[in-house]
Amino acid sequence: MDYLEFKITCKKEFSEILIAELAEVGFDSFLETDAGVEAYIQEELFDRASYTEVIEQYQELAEISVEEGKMPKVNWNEEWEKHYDPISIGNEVLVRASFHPANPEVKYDILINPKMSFGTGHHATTYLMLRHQLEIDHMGKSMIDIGSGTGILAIMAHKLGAATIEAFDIDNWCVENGNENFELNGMTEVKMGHGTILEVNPSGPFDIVMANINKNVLLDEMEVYVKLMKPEGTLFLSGFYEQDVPDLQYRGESLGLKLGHQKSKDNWAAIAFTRK
Ligand SMILES: C[S@@+](CC[C@H](N)C(=O)[O-])C[C@H]1O[C@@H](n2cnc3c(N)ncnc32)[C@H](O)[C@@H]1O
Repeated sequence: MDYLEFKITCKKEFSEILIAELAEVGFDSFLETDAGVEAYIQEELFDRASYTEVIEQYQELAEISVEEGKMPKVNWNEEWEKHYDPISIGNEVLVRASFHPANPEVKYDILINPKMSFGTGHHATTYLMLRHQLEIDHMGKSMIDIGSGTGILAIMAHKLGAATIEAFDIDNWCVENGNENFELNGMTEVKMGHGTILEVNPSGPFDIVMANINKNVLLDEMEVYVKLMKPEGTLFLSGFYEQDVPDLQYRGESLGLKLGHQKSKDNWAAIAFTRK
């Protein structure tokens, strides 16, 4: 699968919003750089009209300039050694690549070799979902990670003692990378699936349902997620801004859910739902 690469130079404060807008039009991998954002999209998913609409909307305000290219064959480890620092979540979690040294003091050591996949803990939404996970009991529970990216949330569930874990993503790169990351973290019994929730058709029900995708996909698919929740289960959602929480809350309530704990970082939100 070939990827197109867009090296976007912009004012620093616009990086996050451009990532969110480009994710809505099919871009699936991003690297925040000192100059702005590097954004990647599968060649066959690229729609120039919707991409141009996003760029034009922010061009003047964000002082955008773009250098387009095709994804060269790169050594991802080398790339990530340049750009990817380990991330700590409190004193408990360290998310690192295998080329970073381990810290024996840390309770949960998560190994992620991210390649092209989203989910290293650097993005606020991943960070917030991990924070939610640290606050709930996973021991012996069942968990599903919808739109797994690197597989980081499924790996966190495994480290926290979840007994059964399902994970899947629509992107082949993520599936390949997620399975590598599962092996790195000793999760040999879990294989990442490929497709949307309707294609994968997980059987469930699950104690913990997690989806960090984007507002539109979540609104479309939430009804299916709710069917996968055990009566006492919890649904965690992220991939949207704080100002979008009321829309998700409204949809959740129409499906018999009540909004629970909410976390925010850099204007992004991650929310928890239980049944009313
Ligand atoms: C924001 S990333 C989250 C990755 C990871 N779960 C995390 O928390 O860091 C969203 C992921 O969802 C995948 N995705 C997008 N739409 C999807 C859909 N309808 N079903 C499943 N996965 C989807 C993307 O390929 C991407 O890997």
